Amino acid sequence: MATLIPRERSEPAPGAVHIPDWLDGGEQRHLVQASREWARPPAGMRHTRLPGGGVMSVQTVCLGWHWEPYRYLRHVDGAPVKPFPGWLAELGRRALADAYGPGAPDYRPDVALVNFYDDAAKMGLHQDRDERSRAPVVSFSLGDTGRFRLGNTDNRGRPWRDIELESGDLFVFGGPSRLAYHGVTGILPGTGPRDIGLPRGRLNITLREFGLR
Ligand SMILES: O=C(O)CCC(=O)C(=O)O
Ligand SMILES: [Fe+2]
Repeated sequence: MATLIPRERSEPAPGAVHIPDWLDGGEQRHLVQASREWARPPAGMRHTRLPGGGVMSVQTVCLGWHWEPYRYLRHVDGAPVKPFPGWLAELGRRALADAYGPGAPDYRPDVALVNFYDDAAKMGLHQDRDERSRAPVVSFSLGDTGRFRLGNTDNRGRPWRDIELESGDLFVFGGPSRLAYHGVTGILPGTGPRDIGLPRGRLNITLREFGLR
C-alpha cells in the first residue's frame, strides 16, 4: 500500500537484503499478467502435496523445473513444466545487482516458484534446500502485504525477524542467509494496490538456480 513515509532498504541478516518498492507499477502489472497465464493448465497452479498427505494452503505454479518437497521434476500432472523466460532471468540479475552491488555473483536462475496466497494462506518455516546450487534466492512480492519471517540457519526457533513484504518489494537471501529458515505467517487482506490487476491476495515469485545444466 502506498505510504507517505518511504520505507528504507535494510539488511536484516548478512546476505539478506530487503529493497522496498523495487518494482514499479508497470513491472508489477506485467508480473501479475504473466502469472495469470502461467497459472493456467496444463502444469498450472495447484496446491502442492505434502509428504504427510496434506496440501499446502498456498497455490503454486513453477517455471523451468517443477518443485515438490525434496525434488525438482521436468513434468507435472503428465505435462511439461512451462519454460523459464529469459526476461525473468534478466529481471533477477538486475535485482541481484541492486541488492549486492558490484560484488553480486554471476546469476543464472533456471526456476521460478509463483505462489498465490489467499486471505487465509500461510507458509510454515522451511529452508529452500532442494536446489543443487547455493546461488541466492530472489523474491518479488505483489498484491497484499505478506508477513515474512526470516529465521536463523540452525532451526525453526528464534531468533527471527518479521518483515512486512509489500507489493513491489524485492527480498534477496543468499550467502550466509541462503539456508535461513523462512516462512509467511499470514497476509494482510485488502492492503495491495488497486491498479496492478490483482484484486485480492498476494503473489510471491521466487527465482532460484536449480543448477542442473
Ligand atoms: O511468499 C514468500 O514470501 C516466501 C515464499 C517461499 O518461501 C517459497 O516459495 O519457498
Ligand atoms: Fe522458501
